[in-house]
Amino acid sequence: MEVMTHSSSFLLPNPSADNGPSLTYALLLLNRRLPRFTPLLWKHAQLRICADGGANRLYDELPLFFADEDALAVRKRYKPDVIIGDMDSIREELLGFYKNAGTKVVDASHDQDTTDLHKCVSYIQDLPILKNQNICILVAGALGGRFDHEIGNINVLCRFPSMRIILLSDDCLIQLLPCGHHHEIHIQSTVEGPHCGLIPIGGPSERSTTTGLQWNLTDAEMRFGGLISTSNIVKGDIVTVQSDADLLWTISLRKGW
Ligand SMILES: Nc1ncnc2c1ncn2[C@@H]1O[C@H](COP(=O)(O)OP(=O)(O)OP(=O)(O)O)[C@@H](O)[C@H]1O
Ligand SMILES: Cc1ncc(C[n+]2csc(CCO)c2C)c(N)n1
Repeated sequence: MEVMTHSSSFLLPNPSADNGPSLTYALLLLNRRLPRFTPLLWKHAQLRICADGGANRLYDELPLFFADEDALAVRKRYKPDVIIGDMDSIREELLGFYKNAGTKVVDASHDQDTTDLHKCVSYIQDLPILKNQNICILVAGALGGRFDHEIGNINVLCRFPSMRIILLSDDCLIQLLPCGHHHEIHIQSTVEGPHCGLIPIGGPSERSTTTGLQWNLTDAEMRFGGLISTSNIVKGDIVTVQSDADLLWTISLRKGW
């Protein structure tokens, strides 16, 4: 079975120093408080997109990371490549501000059946320039607040199982481990852990096997309404996961780095 490796090296000052897969990062900003490491993710990303009201967050909150700088200068430096959504949350004047700064705006207000995050991921998936790149989408501000939004964001992981998408908040990250691979997760212990979980989100798993955890699974059955792994603890530098079903992997992010 093919090995798929994962690493949160995008949370390090120099992700390429890690021996993980060579990835091109896209950063998506949602309409939630920006995580404290947003400027770092911005630096690592080749493509930066705001999902609708995510542009309000960028405009209002990014200057707060650079308190001793002029807010307008910061806003001009941190302009998104694209704003996508149904445009019911972005403030009118910000649409003008970012359009003037050269940001592309994709108004998808005709689609009231998919979320703004879904629209952003579809857009990235269809970009011809990224077709042969190993893309990893970092989604900032994906958790906390409205539960329908949170679960909608997790549902996007399940709707695009072949894409690398990582949901991030200040406290944790969540990604999908698609079945059909042997997963090797390289733990960046300076920034993440030790608490972690494995959740069979789309349907039951008849067999899941892990190494590198305090409570490992050996051909274990997991299902919602039965066993799921929460409050587990990372023990090694590498966690391996094999399962006959898609699983969510979540790990806590450390404070104070
Ligand atoms: N409280 C929240 N928790 C988690 N994610 C959120 C929250 N609020 C917004 N988002 C994310 O940010 C995206 C943009 O949000 P925005 O407020 O601009 O639009 P919305 O009209 O509320 O959402 P949508 O149009 O997607 O239903 C949403 O698609 C969602 O992914
Ligand atoms: C069963 C069902 N429930 C809710 C919505 C509404 N909806 C879903 S995503 C979205 C946001 C568009 O940006 C809206 C309004 C729907 N269409 N179908």
